[in-house]
Amino acid sequence: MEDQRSSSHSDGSATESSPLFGRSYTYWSPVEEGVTLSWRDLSVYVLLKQKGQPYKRIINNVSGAVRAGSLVALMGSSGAGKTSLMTALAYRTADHTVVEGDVLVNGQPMGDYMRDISGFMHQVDLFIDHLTVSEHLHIMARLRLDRRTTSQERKQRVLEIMRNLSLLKCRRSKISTISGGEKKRLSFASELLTDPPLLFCDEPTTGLDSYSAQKLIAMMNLMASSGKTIVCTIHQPSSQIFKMFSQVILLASGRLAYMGATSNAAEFFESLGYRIPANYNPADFYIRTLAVLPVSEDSCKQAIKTICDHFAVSDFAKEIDVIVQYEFHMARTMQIPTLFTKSRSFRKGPFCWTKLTWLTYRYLLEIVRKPTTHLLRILHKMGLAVVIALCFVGTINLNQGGIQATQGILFTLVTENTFTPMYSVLEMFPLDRLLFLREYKSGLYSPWTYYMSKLLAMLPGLIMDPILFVSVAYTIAGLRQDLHSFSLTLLVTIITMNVATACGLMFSNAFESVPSAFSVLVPFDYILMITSGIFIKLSTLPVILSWTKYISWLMYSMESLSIIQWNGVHNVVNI
Ligand SMILES: Nc1ncnc2c1ncn2[C@@H]1O[C@H](COP(=O)(O)OP(=O)(O)OP(=O)(O)O)[C@@H](O)[C@H]1O
Repeated sequence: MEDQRSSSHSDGSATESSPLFGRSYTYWSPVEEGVTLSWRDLSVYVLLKQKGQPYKRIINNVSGAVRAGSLVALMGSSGAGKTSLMTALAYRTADHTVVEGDVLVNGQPMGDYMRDISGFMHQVDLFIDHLTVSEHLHIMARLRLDRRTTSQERKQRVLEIMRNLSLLKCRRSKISTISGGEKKRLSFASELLTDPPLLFCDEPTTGLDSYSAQKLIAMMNLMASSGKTIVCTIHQPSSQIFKMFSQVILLASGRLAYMGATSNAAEFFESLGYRIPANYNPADFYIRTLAVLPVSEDSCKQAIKTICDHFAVSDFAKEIDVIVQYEFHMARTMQIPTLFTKSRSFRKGPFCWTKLTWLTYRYLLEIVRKPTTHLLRILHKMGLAVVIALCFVGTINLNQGGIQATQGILFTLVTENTFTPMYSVLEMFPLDRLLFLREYKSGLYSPWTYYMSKLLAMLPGLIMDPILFVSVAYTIAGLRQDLHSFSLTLLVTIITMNVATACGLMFSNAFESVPSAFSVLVPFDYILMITSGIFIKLSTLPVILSWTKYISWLMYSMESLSIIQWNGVHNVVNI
């Protein structure tokens, strides 16, 4: 008979498998063998900027384990610490949060590799609404899947996921038009693209009707039965949904009130005198029992303490403790460095230029899909150019008045291609911020790739806009009518607009909100205006401020445009 404790791998190395899980401990392979997550003495603190209380503990010394193939409900009343525990287990802790304690993935200390082997479905769905369901998934597949995946495999994977999650019928619909349930499934689908063995879902049923919620959890149940480990925080599941979870973790005030098989929870609570009334939803009962009611805060806290203390010494806790002890024991005795080296090689992310291309495509689609905005902007631009230029008709002459008029229209060409684009991109990053941070933290792309793709997607507009404005204003106002001067003027204004937009993006990135960006940008604009050369002779600037002209592109642009218009002119009539 074959020895259950040993097997051999394709590389010929002998492996030792766990008597508890039948899993290898010398070859770390969560993708092939599923994930057992174990944690010991885990505490989560949030850093507070308060004197006397620099931090607050929100998860209090919790230990536990979740086996491969489990669908786990993480429950508790609001503020119990569900999200904090789940993000800590998922290696996606929020800013200003510190995690203390150990978390193991199949006996391996948790690390950056978690991004490769796990998916995280957020409670709030964030998408680029102008994309269709199919476009979103195809782009996500390009950004997420292994670079060795062939185009055929990628298409097949997207199709299969859309079919499994019933998204085929809305695949050509824009995300802005699909239902809440479809959005949830789309969010889930995005996480499933890489087929991760470990999934975290933060309140996946929130906002869904009972039928859609049941359908989604049933789908998760099916996936868990095929070996995935799925952990969900969940609020008020119906009895039918609750039954589908194989395991439940009940949290109260950051402590463990129960952890174990869903079917055994009633027995534990009954042993403490909390019997579920007939026809009562067990999930509601547990959450109610563990809630701190404002009318009886002290007695609720005392009851919660009693439940948590009893659980800590219960047989249910010991059952979990055996798994935790075993995992940590194996982690200590196995050759971690070898395991770690092997774990590194299982995924190769897309090349950065692939990401740049597909992100640029995504933002281009977003820009192109706003046709009214574009049409309105073009009409506005042309209208403005006509009105401004009409003011200068007949004034561009070789006399003193003509000098003033020429410099005036040049200043208009430069400022219109500076301030409008600079302010119009100011809210771009604050609007994109949440989606960017989420995708960046999940390792989808770097800030550099994001910034470059945004710029590249905006580039056609950044060229077309000045061409439209300058062509109309230049011609009507009657500036130098030769192709060479006209082309050079176009070139200078295109460069001006690109520099101004890049500067606006810099301010947009540097500040969290538009008002705070404004507070710095407005004084900066005055420096730009003063150093344009139209209000003051630049050589007369005080020494302490004379350097400012060198950071002012208005100065460079005005100088260039003036040279283009005045080059070769030696005399003007003094009238
Ligand atoms: N950045 C923070 N600063 C201060 N307190 C925080 C911070 N983040 C979380 N908390 C507190 O920690 C506790 C646990 O928060 P957490 O979001 O994990 O709870 P939850 O069980 O997921 O709640 P809910 O079900 O309402 O989403 C709450 O009391 C919350 O107010």
